[in-house]
Amino acid sequence: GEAVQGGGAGPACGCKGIRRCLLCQGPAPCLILLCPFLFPQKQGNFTYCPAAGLAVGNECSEFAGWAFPFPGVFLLEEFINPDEESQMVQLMDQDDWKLSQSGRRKQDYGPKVNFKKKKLKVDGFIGLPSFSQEIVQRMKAHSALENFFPVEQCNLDYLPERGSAIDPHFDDWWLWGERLVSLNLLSKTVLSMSCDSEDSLQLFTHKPNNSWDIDHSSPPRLIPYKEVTVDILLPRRSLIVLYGDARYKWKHAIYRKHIEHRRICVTFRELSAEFTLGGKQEKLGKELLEIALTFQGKPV
Ligand SMILES: O=C(O)CCC(=O)C(=O)O
Ligand SMILES: [Fe+2]
Repeated sequence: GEAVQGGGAGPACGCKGIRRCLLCQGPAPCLILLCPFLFPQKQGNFTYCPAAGLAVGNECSEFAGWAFPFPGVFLLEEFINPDEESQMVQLMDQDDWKLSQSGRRKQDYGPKVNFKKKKLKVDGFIGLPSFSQEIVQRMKAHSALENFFPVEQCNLDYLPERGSAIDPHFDDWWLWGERLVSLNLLSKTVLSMSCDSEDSLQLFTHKPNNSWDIDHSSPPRLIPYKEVTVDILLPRRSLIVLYGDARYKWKHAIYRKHIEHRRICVTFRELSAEFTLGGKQEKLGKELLEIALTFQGKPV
């Protein structure tokens, strides 16, 4: 998945460029902790409501009573049980974790990719790990994951002591297809969605005590996209699929403040159209899939 790591400020740190973790940055100056007015932590002002598919204005914010449709998220709670979770984590911990950016560690099962040069290498990749076979099979029972054939698995390990986080970003769309599927293990967290667009977003009023439905009869309110952050609450052992607008229009991030305990995210990615039926690189895509789905893998 990610670009090749290395460098960093010391042996225990995988950061480079502008990325920072608590190891290379040191503790935050008290001023920042004591002065939220001078240094506001970007606070989500909307929360995603899975039942309604809406982003709903937080009660404590100026957007209370307002909502807007937030398509492209599919969330399943208790996708795996506690025994399966501890077994998976135990197996992951038998392999090495590599230091990555922003205080994360990672294990990657997939082709080596240079996203800037749009080049990939198949050698070294021997498949997704065997413990994922059953999980991937289970995904297919849901219509949102029909014909989902993952060709990459990336495990990311977040710890509060390291200040682990991931900055707002889009996942690559040259190699990776529409659906990003992630399992959230060991602790709950928040996936923070933001959008840099200069456009305006239409908010609608909604009636929380009645139904979650938006009320199209009263006039909408327009606000800049840039002022909006949508929090998607991810329970422990839940599975989330990002597609459509949530994949291509909104960036996703995990902020440091939302890592309260050790957390592991397991992301599965499928191939883009270029690497599937009728695409320019269909042959290479087929080769990758055949390797991935042997489920005999070790981290690359
Ligand atoms: O940790 C997460 O939930 C997000 C990970 C992610 O966005 C990525 O690996 O691209
Ligand atoms: Fe991502």
